[in-house]
Amino acid sequence: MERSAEASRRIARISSHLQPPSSQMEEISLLRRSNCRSKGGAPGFKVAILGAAGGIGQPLALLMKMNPLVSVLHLYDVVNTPGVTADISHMDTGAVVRGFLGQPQLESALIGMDLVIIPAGVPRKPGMTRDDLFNINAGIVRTLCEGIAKWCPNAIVNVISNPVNSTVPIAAEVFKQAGTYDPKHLLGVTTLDVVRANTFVAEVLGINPREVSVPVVGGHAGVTILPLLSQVNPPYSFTTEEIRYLTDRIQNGGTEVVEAKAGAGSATLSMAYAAAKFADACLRGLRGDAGIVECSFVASQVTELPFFASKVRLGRSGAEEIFPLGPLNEFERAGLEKAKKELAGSIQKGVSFIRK
Ligand SMILES: NC(=O)C1=CN([C@@H]2O[C@H](COP(=O)(O)OP(=O)(O)OC[C@H]3O[C@@H](n4cnc5c(N)ncnc54)[C@H](O)[C@@H]3O)[C@@H](O)[C@H]2O)C=CC1
Ligand SMILES: O=C([O-])CC(=O)C(=O)O
Repeated sequence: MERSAEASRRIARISSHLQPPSSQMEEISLLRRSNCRSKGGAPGFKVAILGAAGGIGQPLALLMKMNPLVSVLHLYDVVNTPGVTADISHMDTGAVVRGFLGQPQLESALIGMDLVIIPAGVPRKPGMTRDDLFNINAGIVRTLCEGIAKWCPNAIVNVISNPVNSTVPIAAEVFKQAGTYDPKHLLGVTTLDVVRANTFVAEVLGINPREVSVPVVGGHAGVTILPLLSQVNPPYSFTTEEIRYLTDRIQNGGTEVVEAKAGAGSATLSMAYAAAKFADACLRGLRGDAGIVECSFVASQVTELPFFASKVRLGRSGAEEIFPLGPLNEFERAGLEKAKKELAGSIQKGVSFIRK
């Protein structure tokens, strides 16, 4: 008890930077830092990762520290951020890294952020669906979004925590209640589905995955993950057998990893890669780069559902344009009907969680 109170005081004193291992070290490092000539404040964007000490959070922090568009990187979690922050902060790239531990430091973690990425929450174990995570992760996402609404209401928000099909509607409802909702700022991260689709399609075709782009629409769970193989760029044709194999593998890519990890969690490394890719696209959009298009689960009028993943053009104000689905073949039209049925329930579950 005594020790944890002292630890909290120490963390509070140095909340603007990382936590050294002992109080003596702290004095020395603060003294040394006070002599540093660094002014900080290089041009670039301020990015916070909430859940930064987790399986996704740590490699994502590493990748964001390597991103030249990032000037300040805030790492927030309810455990272990001092160590992760100390570690990442030694990388000789431009971003200044600061760690924040626990709810009392959420405000400092969020103030001034341009982009907030949320991988906080529990992952699946074998035999579970993403929806089985709802009971724990819904509350986590709600609390973090309440903080975003208060302390960085204009930030772009990337939601990774599952079930994405429900956590994005939860975030939207929290922002609506706070009066800060801007649908263009709220993006569910479905990039891993696209990354997997590119990889598996390239494997079947015997080409480099970097040379193919597969749109994946719908949502981020089972049948709601709908790859549009008829719209692969550049165009390729597939046999019926290939289409069935690829659709099944893309829809169950997450489960493939969960089973291979056998109780040790779900995709973390490929997810961090995908999240970093998506965050980079958001930052390039914020910078004003033209023609940035990614798939994302957003508020949408592409179907009759209030949220849907499809191709989105990212710009200075976030998701600036949402593209229609384009022509679908019969197999994809049938898949779309299945996806919409499941998505409707997951969206409603998220909305009801906040409105109840
Ligand atoms: N959107 C997508 O494509 C994917 C989503 N996910 C989801 O991402 C989430 C995280 O996965 P992992 O990193 O593997 O889990 P993990 O358990 O390794 O890490 C989660 C981190 O969240 C932290 N956390 C818990 N409550 C928190 C709170 N209230 N505030 C801040 N941090 C909190 C934990 O302390 C932990 O460090 C899971 O829900 C998982 O299902 C995973 C892979 C792909
Ligand atoms: O499958 C899971 O639970 C994690 C996830 O969302 C994915 O890997 O696509």
